[in-house]
Amino acid sequence: MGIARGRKAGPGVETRRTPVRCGGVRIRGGLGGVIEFNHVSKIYGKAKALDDVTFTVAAGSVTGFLGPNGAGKSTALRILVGLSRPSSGSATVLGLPYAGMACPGLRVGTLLDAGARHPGRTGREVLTLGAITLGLPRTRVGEVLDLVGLTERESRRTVGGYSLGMRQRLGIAHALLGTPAVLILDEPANGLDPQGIHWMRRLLRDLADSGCAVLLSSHLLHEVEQVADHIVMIGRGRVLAQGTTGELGRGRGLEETFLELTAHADRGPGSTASPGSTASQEIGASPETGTGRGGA
Ligand SMILES: Nc1ncnc2c1ncn2[C@@H]1O[C@H](COP(=O)(O)OP(=O)(O)OP(=O)(O)O)[C@@H](O)[C@H]1O
Repeated sequence: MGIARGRKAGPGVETRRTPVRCGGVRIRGGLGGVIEFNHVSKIYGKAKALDDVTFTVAAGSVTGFLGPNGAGKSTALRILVGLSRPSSGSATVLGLPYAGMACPGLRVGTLLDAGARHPGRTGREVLTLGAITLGLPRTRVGEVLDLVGLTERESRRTVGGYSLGMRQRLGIAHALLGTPAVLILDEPANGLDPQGIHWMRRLLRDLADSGCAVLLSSHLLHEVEQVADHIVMIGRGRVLAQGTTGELGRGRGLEETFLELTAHADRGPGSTASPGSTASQEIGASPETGTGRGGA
């Protein structure tokens, strides 16, 4: 398994493939997932951003995390990587709270905000700093640049001049520096052109096939449908449904299910299947280099 190297990959350019490796996964206790949300709630003032969210992500799978604007996806991912504390419940990665891991960036790759890089640094500098922080050899920088298809010339440009798609590739390169066993990505396909989306899909599939657990938050339902094994849909902070992509698509596509469930959620409790249920119960299954310290 592998992906194209050395330049932007797309259908016509995937000639040279290099193995995509995934870090070894060792899970400590828990519910059996590499990522585990266990009854997580988050309250801001009087508003509940997350309400009793429970789901797991298994090794060797891509899980699509879907929900409309304001559903709570970013809040959940921020809690998962220790940037925010849950009001109740717990979220763990590889059996531990992210903030409690010794060097999380080596085992957990994150991309939460591709625009968050210093605009005055070159892409290569960003990655070199990341590699040094993680205690990795500088040769790793060239390897991840190859993996994401950023050219040598592009890597020497300052990030302020990057397109959104290039920033996404840089963010993914950064996430992959430590050969992680877990990838947590918030809208990684934003700004990618069709070739970029195709490349991203292939990369995530290859990583999952090599054992990585991938949690992918996205609005691009069609793209998620093509790459994800499992889906978790949330609305108004609650899990509306979860199951395999086939179960939730029900032969008509994820979009229909998504629109139906989120419309019900908007109408409030009692108008739909009870939140948090599995697909089989509710919809008739046919089916950044982390340093890991918590915030507010
Ligand atoms: N720091 C904060 N203070 C107060 N409310 C917040 C804060 N962060 C998020 N929220 C609220 O929590 C809810 C969930 O927001 P969140 O950003 O997690 O949603 P999202 O699903 O990621 O949305 P989008 O798809 O638009 O990015 C929203 O109502 C939002 O206004």
